[in-house]
Amino acid sequence: MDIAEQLVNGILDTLPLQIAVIDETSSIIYVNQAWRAFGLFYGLELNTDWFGIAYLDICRANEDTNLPLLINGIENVLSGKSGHFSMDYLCHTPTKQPTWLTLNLQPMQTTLADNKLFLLSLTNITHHKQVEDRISALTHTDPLTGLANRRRLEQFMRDEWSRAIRHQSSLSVMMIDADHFKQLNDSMGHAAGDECLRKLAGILKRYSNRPGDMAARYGGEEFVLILGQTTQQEAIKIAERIRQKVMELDIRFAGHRLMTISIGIASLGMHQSTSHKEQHARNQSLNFSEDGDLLIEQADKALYVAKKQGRNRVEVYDKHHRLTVPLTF
Ligand SMILES: Nc1nc2c(ncn2[C@@H]2O[C@H](COP(=O)(O)OP(=O)(O)OP(=O)(O)O)[C@@H](O)[C@H]2O)c(=O)[nH]1
Repeated sequence: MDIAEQLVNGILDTLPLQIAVIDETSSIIYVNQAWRAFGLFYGLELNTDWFGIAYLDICRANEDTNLPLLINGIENVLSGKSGHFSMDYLCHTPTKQPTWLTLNLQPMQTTLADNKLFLLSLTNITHHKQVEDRISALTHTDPLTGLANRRRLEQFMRDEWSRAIRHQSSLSVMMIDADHFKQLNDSMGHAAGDECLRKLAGILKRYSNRPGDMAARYGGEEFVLILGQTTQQEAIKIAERIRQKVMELDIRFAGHRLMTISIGIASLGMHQSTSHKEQHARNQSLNFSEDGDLLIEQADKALYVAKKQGRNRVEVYDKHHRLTVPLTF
């Protein structure tokens, strides 16, 4: 080995990047030290003979990499259909925390062999993904209460709405607003007001545990609870329990007034007289479209009614309210 060769080998083995060179049949003809080291996590020896092993076979044998997108991407580069392939994927080694890798594959500029050669590299991007996840969590979380913020809620609502339509399942939305909160702030101070909002959020969190549920801060002292696969009747029971729990906090302000909440409910598939299927057919024919915001608007109207009718109560959006209460927005 001459000095230049030793130097190149030294560089390749020092790089933290996992590097392999493969031919047109995906057979491995070279791996660097980082590649060998990663093999350790799969129980492979450092001196495993990688030469001649087909990389595509490795990919197909592992459920993390047996992905049509990844396999096709590699095949397209090897067959010359595309000049480059790159993809991020999550890798679960048996002994290590889940690791995010970026796979890069491209033809090499070399005259070393008769065969075409390809440079394959795997870069560990777990740290970047974790930072991305943290940023994403921050942009979707209300800092005061830790609940989802309005942006996250709207996204979730659209998903749950279309899921409910697709599966013909029920879906309920609650709009929750603290009563006389201005007065509470004025008498207890803004910091104490914040603490009350956190306590209220804590209660809402306890009632939104299932995957189709979400508690969110809609703004100010207003919260929304989305309850997947929950009928109007079930939602009313839950709302009543939440209302009771808030009273049990026994937060008093302005001398004697108990902190309470008002709740408006709107549900998809709300009429008991018709079958589930009929309800959904009607919901769709009413041109509710894909817009789950409608349910939030209806819950808000029901909340308005609850406020009008004296607060500390649960009201449901239905025809009755539309007929009897003049709503002005
Ligand atoms: N402490 C605190 N107060 C807030 C926050 N966001 C909004 N508020 C207060 O909540 C109060 C809401 O007042 P209003 O909209 O008049 O409603 P209300 O006094 O609760 O009256 P009703 O809803 O009709 O029962 C305002 O005084 C806001 O300043 C917050 O993050 N922290």
